[in-house]
Amino acid sequence: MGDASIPTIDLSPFFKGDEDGKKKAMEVIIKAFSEYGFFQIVNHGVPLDLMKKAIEQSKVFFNFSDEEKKKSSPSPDSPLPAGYTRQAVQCRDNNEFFLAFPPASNFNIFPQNLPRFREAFEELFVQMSKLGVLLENIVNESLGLPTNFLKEFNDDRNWDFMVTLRYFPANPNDDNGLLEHEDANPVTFVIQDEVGGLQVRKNGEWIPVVPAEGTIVVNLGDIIQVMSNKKFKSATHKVVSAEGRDRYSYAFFHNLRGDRWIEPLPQFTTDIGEAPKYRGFFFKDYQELRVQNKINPPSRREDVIHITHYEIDN
Ligand SMILES: O=C(O)CCC(=O)C(=O)O
Ligand SMILES: [Fe+2]
Repeated sequence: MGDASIPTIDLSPFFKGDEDGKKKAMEVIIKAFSEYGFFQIVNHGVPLDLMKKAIEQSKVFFNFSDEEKKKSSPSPDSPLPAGYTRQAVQCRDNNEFFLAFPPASNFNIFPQNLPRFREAFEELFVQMSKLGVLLENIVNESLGLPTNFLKEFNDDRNWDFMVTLRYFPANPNDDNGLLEHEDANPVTFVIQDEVGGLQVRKNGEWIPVVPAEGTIVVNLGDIIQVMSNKKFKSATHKVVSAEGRDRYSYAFFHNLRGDRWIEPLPQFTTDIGEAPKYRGFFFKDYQELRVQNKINPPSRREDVIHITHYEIDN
């Protein structure tokens, strides 16, 4: 497979304190972060049984009637639509999803009659949240930032959220499950079922992320690309729907408080004599623009807001 696949990283050295193993893993991680922002992890500490149970429960939930699912519709004052959403007709993405913030959040709306779905979702959330802190620390170290710099900058876990999605089968005219995009938040994890369909752009080509039981996909988002002044890349990815089959997945977004000011760090600009490639912005303003993209998709693809909105032409 060589270049036509994304690397799989064994995280066990990070749990065992195996310095030599860590060093080797870091070399692969830094290369992946610098080139396209994507890889898979194994031995990550999230139990396989839990991953399987969460996918099973997601199937149970999405196979409920529309009427039943709509009982978990989001409240209008939720910052992101916590609960069940079917993509708007004008949106080209062929999926439905259920979103929740951390288990204690008042915004969460779980279905009343499905305690096992909630249980699996919340257990997985806790595990993914721990993994988010570990991966952020790995990003911190890979960028050569002072110890705990990102952890202190991003110290509020209440903004993290997780989504479970069902992608409908492709139809004869359209196999788009989720249009190509970059995530805004610092780090994302994806657990996909055996159907596959997730693809990442690497050197201008779409590379399928082949499902392998127990692996978790990791990708970087725009925040890290901006703060590192493009040293690390926000991964461009999409989901292609399968023929004749539904696809189920979970995506966990290790996120950031909305009131954080984002700009290229001095370590990657003034300290090394490089011009900043982005102007600064509040994270919440960028998130709001992205939500508007989803609710009222611009008719022209080029009008969709990406991180390029904040780019400085040097
Ligand atoms: O479902 C997947 O595999 C990916 C989901 C994703 O990229 C997203 O929700 O941002
Ligand atoms: Fe994504």
